[in-house]
Amino acid sequence: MSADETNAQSVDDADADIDRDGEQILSVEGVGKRFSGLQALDDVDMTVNRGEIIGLIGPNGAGKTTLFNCISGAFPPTSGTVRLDGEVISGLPAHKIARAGLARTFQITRPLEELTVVENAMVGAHIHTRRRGEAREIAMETLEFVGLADKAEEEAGELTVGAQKRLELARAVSTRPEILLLDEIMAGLTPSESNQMLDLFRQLRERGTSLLIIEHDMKAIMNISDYVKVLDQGKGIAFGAPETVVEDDRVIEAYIGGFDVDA
Ligand SMILES: Nc1ncnc2c1ncn2[C@@H]1O[C@H](COP(=O)(O)OP(=O)(O)OP(=O)(O)O)[C@@H](O)[C@H]1O
Repeated sequence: MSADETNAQSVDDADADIDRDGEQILSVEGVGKRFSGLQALDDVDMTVNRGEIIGLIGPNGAGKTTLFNCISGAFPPTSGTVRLDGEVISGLPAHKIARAGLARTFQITRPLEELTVVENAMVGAHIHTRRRGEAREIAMETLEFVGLADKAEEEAGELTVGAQKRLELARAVSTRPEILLLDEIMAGLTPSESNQMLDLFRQLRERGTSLLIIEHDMKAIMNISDYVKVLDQGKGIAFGAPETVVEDDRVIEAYIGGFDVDA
């Protein structure tokens, strides 16, 4: 067996010698995505178990957001399968995947600026109910949770960056997901806002929600994640506990110079 084959096996989560708790909620099996000439994802495997917080990291252009897009139904993978709670979801439209229990946030927050904060959160809640009163109730609960209840009637476009990020989280949480995919939701936050966000992640996990998090803030991701999956140039190159992954030669090489988790 070549060194490459050995590495490929060691990064497959299913083969990784790790005793993980909980049943599988999300499974990504051999997922590939091709954009005309570019293989953005190549045979990626990964799993998330119920109640886990998994960090998804990798250098710029590694394919992290593309993987989120394939999982959440923004577009279908070119190859491979994604399962949610055992059911195949790859190829389904985004709204069906959301209704099945998977929510995501976007790297660039996009609140409906002309709507109020609570109306934005209601967009998420409407996935389960057509009744305005019920949707409003779910939305208000979520705004309480993220600390935006006092801004419920303000226009979403007037919020600070930190508050917009919390509204983005609230919109996703209002769908009452089993698993939540967070795409750089901490970018642009102050250190104290980041800590508040990490606290919300922990509370979500306590409620039983699983989290898959893309984040460039290494200190935060290493602090919050049970396990970390590393992508580089569209391929999975490592999976393991944060302290193991930061010492993995292939990961250090991908990041050239390694991590600054103390920054
Ligand atoms: N819709 C698209 N059409 C064509 N190419 C795309 C598309 N989306 C992503 N790509 C390309 O796929 C590759 C992976 O991009 P992706 O955004 O998934 O990386 P990333 O790991 O999320 O990067 P970053 O950390 O910079 O956000 C890049 O080369 C990107 O240019």
